[in-house]
Amino acid sequence: MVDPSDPGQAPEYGGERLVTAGADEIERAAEAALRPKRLDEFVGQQVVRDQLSLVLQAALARDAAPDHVLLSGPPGLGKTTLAMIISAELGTSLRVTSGPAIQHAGDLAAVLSSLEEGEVLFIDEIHRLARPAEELLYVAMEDFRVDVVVGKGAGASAIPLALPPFTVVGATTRSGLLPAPLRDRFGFTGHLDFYDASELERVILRSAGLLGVQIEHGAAHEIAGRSRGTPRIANRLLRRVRDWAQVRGDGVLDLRAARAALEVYEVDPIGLDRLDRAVLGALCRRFAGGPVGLSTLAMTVGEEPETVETVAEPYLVREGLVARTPRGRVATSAAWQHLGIEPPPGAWGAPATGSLFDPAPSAGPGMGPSGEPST
Ligand SMILES: Nc1ncnc2c1ncn2[C@@H]1O[C@H](COP(=O)(O)OP(=O)(O)OP(=O)(O)O)[C@@H](O)[C@H]1O
Repeated sequence: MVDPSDPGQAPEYGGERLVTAGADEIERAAEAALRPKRLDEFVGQQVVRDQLSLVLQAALARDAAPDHVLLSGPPGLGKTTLAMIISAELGTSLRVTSGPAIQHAGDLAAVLSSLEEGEVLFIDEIHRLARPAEELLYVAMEDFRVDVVVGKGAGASAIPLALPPFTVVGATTRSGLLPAPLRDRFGFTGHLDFYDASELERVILRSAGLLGVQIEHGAAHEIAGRSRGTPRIANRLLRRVRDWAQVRGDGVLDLRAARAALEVYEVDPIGLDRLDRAVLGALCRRFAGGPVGLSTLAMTVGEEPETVETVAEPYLVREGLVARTPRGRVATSAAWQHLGIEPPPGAWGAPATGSLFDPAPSAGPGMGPSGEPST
């Protein structure tokens, strides 16, 4: 099954997509300059930050490697950044690898056996490790040992190789896919959540400072509102607004520049892009709010069903604009409101009586508390 939150598995949509939470190598290079280097520069995620700070301070006080750390959460929220911060706070170096990069257990054995005392080994997308590598990792994490297999077949034997103490920091967008024995070997698990608008504003103001651009609060607020709760997207939109201000404005990032730039890049006030709006528009205008099947919807917008399902739908559902029902996709009242269209009577998101745009609607927006139609 394709994982919608996993950029490694999501299909490409039209090359670069400004509001995707994933990042390619070029993007990651641009991001490097904006990464917070220490825990106190890391914006938001107060709970994880506090807990992690305790883990690290205690380890430093004991002069020992801290427990292994698992960081979970959607792409672009700061897992890699935190791994780098952990090694910086511990004053050790960081070794980086990822689940997909380790094809064989031997690849992992080579990495593990070259670790120095106290080093941090960051394994991105740890849920994508091959099973034999995973099993090797259990032993290494628990007993600081790798069993190096020598020979083949019946004559093969395992020679245990002791490893110096080290800390694994695993990152995953899908902690549910991690086998329990692996999950249990992490002494600390931190789950990163989407950021609220004020946290994203702080991320944007901080990044603008690092980029050396002048930004007004109104612009930071506007960019934050369109960033889908994700610092990576916030930084990316900031860079596009900076371009606009440089080329078409006076270099200052004000509200006018932010709005004009994001209009050029077709990112609307709640962070929807062209594909999101095409899907929402088709659902409301062509299918009267649904229910409509995924393939029909995808065909209408000229995309593969997989692209609609993995690229557009997760955010539309998260924002409560689209709901998935057993009979197909439906537009909620929030979708009609966002598009500024009055739903036809009887449509899924239509109010039981009156208009969706009444200043003081007599009844609710036509949905019960569970999100089901109230009629
Ligand atoms: N809390 C934060 N404060 C400031 N900037 C942040 C924060 N979290 C993330 N960022 C910025 O967002 C960018 C993306 O973060 P990062 O690469 O750590 O995300 P990730 O969760 O590892 O993503 P992926 O799952 O795709 O690897 C970084 O360049 C960093 O500058």
